[in-house]
Amino acid sequence: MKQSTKRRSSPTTEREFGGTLGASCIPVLLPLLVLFLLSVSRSPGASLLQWPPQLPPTSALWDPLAPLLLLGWVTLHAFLYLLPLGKVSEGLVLKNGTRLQYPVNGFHALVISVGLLQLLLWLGVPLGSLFDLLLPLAVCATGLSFLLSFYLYISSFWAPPHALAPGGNTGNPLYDFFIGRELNPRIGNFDLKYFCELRPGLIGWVVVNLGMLMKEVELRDEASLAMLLVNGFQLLYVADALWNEEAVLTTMDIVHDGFGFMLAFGDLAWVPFAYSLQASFLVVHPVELGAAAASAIVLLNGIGYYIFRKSNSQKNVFRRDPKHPSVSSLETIATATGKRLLVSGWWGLVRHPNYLGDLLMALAWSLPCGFSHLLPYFYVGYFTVLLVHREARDERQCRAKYGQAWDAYCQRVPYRIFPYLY
Ligand SMILES: NC(=O)C1=CN([C@@H]2O[C@H](COP(=O)(O)OP(=O)(O)OC[C@H]3O[C@@H](n4cnc5c(N)ncnc54)[C@H](OP(=O)(O)O)[C@@H]3O)[C@@H](O)[C@H]2O)C=CC1
Ligand SMILES: CC(C)=CCC[C@@H](C)[C@H]1CC=C2C3=C(CC[C@@]21C)[C@@]1(C)CC[C@H](O)C(C)(C)[C@@H]1CC3
Repeated sequence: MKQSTKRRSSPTTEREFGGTLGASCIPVLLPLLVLFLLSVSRSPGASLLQWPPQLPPTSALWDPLAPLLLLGWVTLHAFLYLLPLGKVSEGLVLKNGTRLQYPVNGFHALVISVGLLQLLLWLGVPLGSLFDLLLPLAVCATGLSFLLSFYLYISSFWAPPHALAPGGNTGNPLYDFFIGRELNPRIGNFDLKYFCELRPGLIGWVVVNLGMLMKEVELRDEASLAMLLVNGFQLLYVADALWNEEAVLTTMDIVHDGFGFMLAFGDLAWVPFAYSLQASFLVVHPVELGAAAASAIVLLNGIGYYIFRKSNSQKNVFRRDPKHPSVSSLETIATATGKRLLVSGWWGLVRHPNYLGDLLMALAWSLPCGFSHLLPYFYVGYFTVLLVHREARDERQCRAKYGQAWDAYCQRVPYRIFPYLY
């Protein structure tokens, strides 16, 4: 935040994600990792540790149907985004004192998408074929992320200085391309970052999962309990995100981060194809789940979801209206900015109770796949690294914003994510 007034005249020097080296390697390595994980998930051994690694033949990477499906899907969601459904909400105040407006109709888009999928199933469209198209679709989604990121990088040079992101303007083209120069790039009123964060990729993840479930039905005549649990848990997570769509307007990604390759690839390729690994694993590696194990997993997901939702909602309500009856009795500490920090309730348990809930859910999504392979636990490992890193970034930003008040909060609530552990 400190650098925000110096944007173009004096480039920032603070670099994240391994600086220029990270920004040069990650755009090559992450797409390869997605292809690697997808092909391991469908190989009989499903071994992450096999050497040499399991790589897909190039013929498996392309299908002319894939770009058509992908473009059709993104166009459908752009159309749904523009429909005058739901309310319009304002984002936080920008550097120039204005607020942007955002359509809050993501849940409508999910419901319409689910309706369309039901129609396709009723028409006899073999949704299970998505299993065979996963690699070509992931390749096309990666291509689309690169195209979008080039557009974002070039168009950002026409953006006014106040529209640039704090961290993505170092003057180093590789790094800025990766992190993203512009904060809220738009074409007219169409907000590209907000659209990509919640629509084609997130809802696409649900569609990929459903495709895996249908493939399982094709192969074994019925969906397994493990597959139903993975589909149900992840559908709940996506539906929750879209039901609470407005809350995304106050997240780090929308408020602080630029829109560059990292988020574009994360939203369009990483989420739908890496987050659906458990479902694609189960197609080839069926797991028999007993009622007791299934109940314990449902309970774990329920506890994780409860902590995730309650803590996120508590903070959102508090930030929007500190006098709201559900939060007005909570203990807080004042900061020099005029904003207060919660020190009781969920935010008095650990400094990121919402991450704790999210991680418990992540574990519940992997457990239905059993303990025979590491691959279904990839998401838990990746997500722990992502959230620990995110927590550290947020901590830096909060310390810069709130100074001593933040230190007092840290003394009062010493654990970051896991009570008594971390
Ligand atoms: N599935 C996925 O891949 C991912 C999921 N997520 C999830 O997204 C959700 C949002 O996470 P994220 O955007 O990282 O950050 P948070 O929702 O945790 O927001 C952090 C901000 O909350 C405010 N805050 C921190 N402590 C307090 C307090 N004690 N009292 C009041 N306000 C406080 C600060 O902002 P300020 O004071 O300025 O309001 C801080 O910058 C989480 O549930 C996370 O798990 C995140 C990343 C990836
Ligand atoms: C490895 C790589 C390319 C990382 C990029 C990170 C992105 C995948 C994530 C950054 C923040 C995200 C959020 C969600 C999805 C993953 C990304 C884009 C989110 C939309 C998931 C649903 C949640 O309820 C959420 C809305 C809080 C969340 C917001 C952040």
